[in-house]
Amino acid sequence: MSADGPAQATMAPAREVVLRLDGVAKAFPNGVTALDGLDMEVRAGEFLSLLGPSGCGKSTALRLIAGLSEPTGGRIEGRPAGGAPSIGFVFQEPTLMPWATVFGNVHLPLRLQGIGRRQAEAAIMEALEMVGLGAFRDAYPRELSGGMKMRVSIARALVTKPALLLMDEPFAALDEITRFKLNNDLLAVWRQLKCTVVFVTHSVFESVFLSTRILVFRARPGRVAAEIGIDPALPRDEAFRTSADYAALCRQTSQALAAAMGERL
Ligand SMILES: Nc1ncnc2c1ncn2[C@@H]1O[C@H](COP(=O)(O)OP(=O)(O)OP(=O)(O)O)[C@@H](O)[C@H]1O
Repeated sequence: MSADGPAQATMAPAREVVLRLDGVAKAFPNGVTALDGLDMEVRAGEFLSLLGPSGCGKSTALRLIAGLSEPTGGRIEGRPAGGAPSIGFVFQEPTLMPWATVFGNVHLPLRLQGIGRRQAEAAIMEALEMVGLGAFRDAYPRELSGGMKMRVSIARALVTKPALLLMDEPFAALDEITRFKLNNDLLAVWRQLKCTVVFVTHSVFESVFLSTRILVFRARPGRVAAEIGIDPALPRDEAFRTSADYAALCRQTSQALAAAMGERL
């Protein structure tokens, strides 16, 4: 920590912009304007979190980035053509096929590209090893814990080696211990694959632990209210979770979130 303040001020070095949202709006047919005037960039190799209260449009923004939905205003530049396989998407629920094994579930994105089991095996096993489930290839989802199911869901998103990994509150339903473990393992995967991650969460603590940059959203209409850079050089280990740097960054982020919600802390 520097003498004149916590690690908060350290901004990540400039990285190439891979995706840009410019004045993006999304109004639904029922009259709800989820987003309006959303300006944001995604930079190569960063771990970017979208943080905000429930209903502020984080998931809507992620679906627009994924190409699962189209904006009703503004422009999005840099969306990978054709969506999958260059994008991996992890939803809040693991959404596994109950009738298929772990291997079969992770095979799915490659099967949709016409790649058979034998040809896909090395990639599937590599993805399973990355999330620590190599030994569970023949298990069925009903035999797995909640954390293991989410690991399978992450392996399925990684099996195509996407340049961009989009995650919509993937750990929200898990207990805290499992969540911490998956946070650690996700960072290891991110470092190994050197991919770009956009991660939706409403947890200040999770966003500070994981991210190199946080965009704080405000609601009605959803847009970016604040940006917080986190020094990528900070060690993201258990010691970091209890460090003064982490506490200071969490306080700064909480204050930005409260301000975005029109409250004072
Ligand atoms: N398909 C839809 N049709 C109509 N309204 C929608 C639709 N999807 C989202 N909304 C509305 O848009 C707003 C933003 O929703 P969104 O799910 O993007 O927020 P969020 O920040 O991700 O919230 P949460 O953290 O609760 O998931 C909400 O008011 C929601 O009800």
